[in-house]
Amino acid sequence: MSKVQVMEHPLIQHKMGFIRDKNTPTKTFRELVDEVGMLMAYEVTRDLDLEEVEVETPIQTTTAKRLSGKKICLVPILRAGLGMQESIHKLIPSARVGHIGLYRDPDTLQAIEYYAKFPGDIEERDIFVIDPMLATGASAVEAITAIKKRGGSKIRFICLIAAPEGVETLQKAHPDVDIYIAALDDRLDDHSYIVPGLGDAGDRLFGTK
Ligand SMILES: O=P(O)(O)OC[C@H]1O[C@H](OP(=O)(O)OP(=O)(O)O)[C@H](O)[C@@H]1O
Ligand SMILES: O=c1cc[nH]c(=O)[nH]1
Ligand SMILES: [Mg+2]
Repeated sequence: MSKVQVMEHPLIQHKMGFIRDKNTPTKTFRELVDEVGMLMAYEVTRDLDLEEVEVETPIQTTTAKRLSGKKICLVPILRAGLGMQESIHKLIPSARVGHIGLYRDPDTLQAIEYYAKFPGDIEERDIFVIDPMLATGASAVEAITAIKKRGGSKIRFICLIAAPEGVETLQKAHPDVDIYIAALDDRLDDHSYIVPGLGDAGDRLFGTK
């Protein structure tokens, strides 16, 4: 069964309070989601391999460490995943980026795919799937299934807020995918929104609604 890691770091938890607040304006919401994305990336990449390299400082030659050429692919789930992707990409600038567009049908709650584009060598890469919300889990399951169909296999899922129902569904469908979250919430409401949650992440990021 996959690992579920809730990030308890005080900076993340502090920012999550403002992200949840319905009075936080769109600009600030976007900045905070971006910042938490970066803080989460720090933790998600903790186990990346390093190799030793020789470096000449202005004083003498020394041994330093460098990421050992690990190939990474970020896959934000459109739209809301874009809100966390940029800051993670800043930390890992050599990563390639795939995109999958999904929307949740409000009646059936099924995830409907409307776009997909991945790097050709996705099967060689460590893949970070990014979406702020894991509610029923349908979107995450669909996105990861689409990636696996193209040969992707080493996959992690990063989100801000998860409902227990979504975690269970994702773990059942993809037991090999570790899940990193900033907060595990209580439940889903009658419309399958996360409670207490933050509302609709896409609408709050992009000022739609
Ligand atoms: O776990 P689920 O029940 O599938 O719900 C989660 C999905 O819902 C939201 O996307 P939405 O459909 O609102 O699309 P958007 O990002 O374009 O707003 C969110 O960003 C997830 O992708
Ligand atoms: O609470 C939720 C559930 C799905 N999508 C969102 O943006 N928020
Ligand atoms: Mg939305």
